[in-house]
Amino acid sequence: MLRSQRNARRQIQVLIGIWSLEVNGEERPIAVPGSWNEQYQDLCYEKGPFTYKTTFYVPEELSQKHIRLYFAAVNTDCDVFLNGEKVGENHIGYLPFEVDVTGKVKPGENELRVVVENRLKVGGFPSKVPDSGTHTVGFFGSFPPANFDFFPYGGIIRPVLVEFSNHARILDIWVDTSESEPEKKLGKVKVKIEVSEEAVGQEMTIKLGEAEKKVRTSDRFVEEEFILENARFWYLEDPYLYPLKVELERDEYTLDIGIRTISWDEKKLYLNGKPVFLKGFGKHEEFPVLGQGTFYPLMIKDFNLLKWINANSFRTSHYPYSEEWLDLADRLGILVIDEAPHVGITRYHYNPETQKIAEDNIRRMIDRDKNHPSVIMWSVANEPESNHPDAEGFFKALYETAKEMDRTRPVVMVSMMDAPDKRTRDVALKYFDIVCVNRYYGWYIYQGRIEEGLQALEKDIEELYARHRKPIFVTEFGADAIAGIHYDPPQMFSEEYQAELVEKTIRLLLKKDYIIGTHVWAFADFKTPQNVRRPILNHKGVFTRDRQPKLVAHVLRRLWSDGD
Ligand SMILES: O=C(O)[C@H]1O[C@@H](Oc2ccc([N+](=O)[O-])cc2)[C@H](O)[C@@H](O)[C@@H]1O
Repeated sequence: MLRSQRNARRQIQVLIGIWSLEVNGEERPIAVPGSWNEQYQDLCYEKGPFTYKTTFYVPEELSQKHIRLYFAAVNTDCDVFLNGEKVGENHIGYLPFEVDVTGKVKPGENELRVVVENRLKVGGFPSKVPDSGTHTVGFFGSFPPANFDFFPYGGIIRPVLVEFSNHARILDIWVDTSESEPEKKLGKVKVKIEVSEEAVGQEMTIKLGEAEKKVRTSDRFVEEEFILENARFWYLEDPYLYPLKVELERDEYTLDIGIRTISWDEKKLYLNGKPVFLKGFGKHEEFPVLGQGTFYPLMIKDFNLLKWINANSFRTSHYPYSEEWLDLADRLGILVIDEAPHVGITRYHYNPETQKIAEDNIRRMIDRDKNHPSVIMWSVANEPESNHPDAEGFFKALYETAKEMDRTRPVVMVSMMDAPDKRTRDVALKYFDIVCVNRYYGWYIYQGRIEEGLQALEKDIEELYARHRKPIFVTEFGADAIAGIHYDPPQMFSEEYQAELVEKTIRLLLKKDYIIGTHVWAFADFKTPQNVRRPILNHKGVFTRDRQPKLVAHVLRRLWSDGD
């Protein structure tokens, strides 16, 4: 599926603004995109179902077009009604879905209603803490009982679009540059295009930069390859994008693509054949009042801060972010580890039905993000209960699902397991291309003892490498610091403690030649469910929730300025 695009052949209406929300039979205004939890205090902990309502207007000449509704994301379960008729439903947050409403849209006024429910589910998504507890002990007893460490926001969190195109149209585009040869500046760009039945037999033009190919479609798929001598590759220092434009007789679609290769061996990750070390963060897409609503100024600010601090990457923990994050990463030269909305997976997920849902989520994430040069890795889950015997088959299947979709990028699972204590032995990590682990030495264990924590970390990491013989990516480590709290000698929760722990951990890990990256948890403070560990926010941010630097931000900026 291609996302809706405004161009010379396609029109879109963007249904953002003030909708109405029906709560217990009463209507109130509600902003879309956004989460209801922060717009109304009395809805902070409500799960719905609530009915969102808006109207849109369609001129006569557009009403006969191919028309689809594109929901960039709704959290979480929803039913979609157009003029009173149910036209679609969706059951996972953070991923787009389309509803084909061709022939169902009236000239003039149309009413769109979306019934949204955001219920935590044991063994489902979003994951609820099981009554018997969970592998992530920290979440037991939290309110709301989310089996993860961020606030479970509900609502239409991303834009809703109505797209009008011709019936003979482009349905999907796949771009593969993995066989390019960067050292020879030889770009090999394979392009596969899917068109609708109505477009079969039409002439198609494919333009890549200055190059152009004309073909006649003989079935629904077209495959072509562009060979570019002296190609300008997509590098972090020069994230060059080529416009790829596909034209049919009465449809067109443009993608900005980057020519680059990703590879890996036993010790390193390579971008265009050169080793790359990942410096950056796990983060969240959330903000005061907005909840998890798409908010463009925040994206610009965050990219500006990533550049300021000399980071080169981030992980979309713990769900795919709004698509514009990836557009910006492509354009600005920031690498992205794209994570499925699979956080808080427990033994209650390990059954065929849930596995099928998870596989589908992974397919949908890869389908959405496959053409972004910035995306260099797929993460199938964060901190699942992967020391449980049933995790093995479940995650092996998720790995294979991702690989069937995309052989060009490494596929990983982020584990909190496989530490020296045998009870944490991970049964699934062995299937993945790169060993990704979250480690909190000097925080949850060895509290207040940075040096002892570092020794334990070193032993842990050496054992991990000896067992797996694969590159290791430390995807999380860090400490809470409440902005403005200072203490000498450094105490937990002071800015000094966070700065010292983060700096010493990075310096230690830099000495191991099989470590491919260190991502600090987290980019900025963020809101969590209520529990004794969290004074309203998780305070592990390097920046405050409103994006001001803590002491550690200045330390990282210097540490990361060496260009490696
Ligand atoms: O805790 C954190 O700050 C972060 O760490 C990770 O979750 C943990 C929770 C509890 C424990 N523990 O009790 O040992 C270890 C890890 C998560 O990936 C992340 O979402 C969370 O915000």
